[in-house]
Amino acid sequence: MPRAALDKDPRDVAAMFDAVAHRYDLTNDVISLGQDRAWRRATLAALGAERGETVLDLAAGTGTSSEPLADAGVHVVPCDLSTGMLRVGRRRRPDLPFVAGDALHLPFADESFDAVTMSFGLRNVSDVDAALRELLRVTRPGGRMVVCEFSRPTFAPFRTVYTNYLMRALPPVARAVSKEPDAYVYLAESIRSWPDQRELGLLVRDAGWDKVAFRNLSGGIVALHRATRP
Ligand SMILES: C[S@@+](CC[C@H](N)C(=O)[O-])C[C@H]1O[C@@H](n2cnc3c(N)ncnc32)[C@H](O)[C@@H]1O
Repeated sequence: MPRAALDKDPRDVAAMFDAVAHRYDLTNDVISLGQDRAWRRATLAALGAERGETVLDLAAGTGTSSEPLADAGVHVVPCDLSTGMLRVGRRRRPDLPFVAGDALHLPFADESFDAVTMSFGLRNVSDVDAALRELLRVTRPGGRMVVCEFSRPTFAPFRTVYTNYLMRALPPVARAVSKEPDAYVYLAESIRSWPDQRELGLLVRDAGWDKVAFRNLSGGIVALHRATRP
């Protein structure tokens, strides 16, 4: 089974998501214990998108992160690198305009979107700064960005348990519900090597975004970073 390494070569990342696409949503629900739905609601609220606005959902996968926006009357454009994820998405939500594209070279003109968002995608790109700058380029001045990503639990004893949960429980659970358990070993490794809330906030600011702020969800298992294009 293809699995990406921590250099996050886009071909390996795409092949890994192609392989898990058909069971991606089910596995997600199981390993997040259903928390993912609350994270999606919080992302929608943080983005503050209004009916009729145009929003890019980058690394949209099967479109699960795009659905709350579409259902709120927002014109959402789901974009992803993996043809397998896009195929499942188009079948699930034929009403959504799925676009194939790489976060590092977005197939959109400058200032095309009122807001941009990325859920559980930024951690998978090989050049985080370049992706944040591409997101900035396609956002109109004054437009917003929300990044939803795994982060660092704030309560130290819980952080220890969580790290052990990730290291020990995730691969066996994934083996039970997924035919592609190596993808979930990558998930655990990529979360452990990801910057914490403050560090990611600095990366967002250094890429040119303004008014950068973050908020923790589920005690910091996930964080939402919000920013505005100057
Ligand atoms: C964990 S899934 C998240 C999917 C969806 N946003 C969600 O919340 O369920 C990560 C997605 O990032 C996509 N991805 C990884 N690297 C990418 C890149 N360079 N450009 C665009 N999409 C990418 C993968 O193909 C995959 O569909």
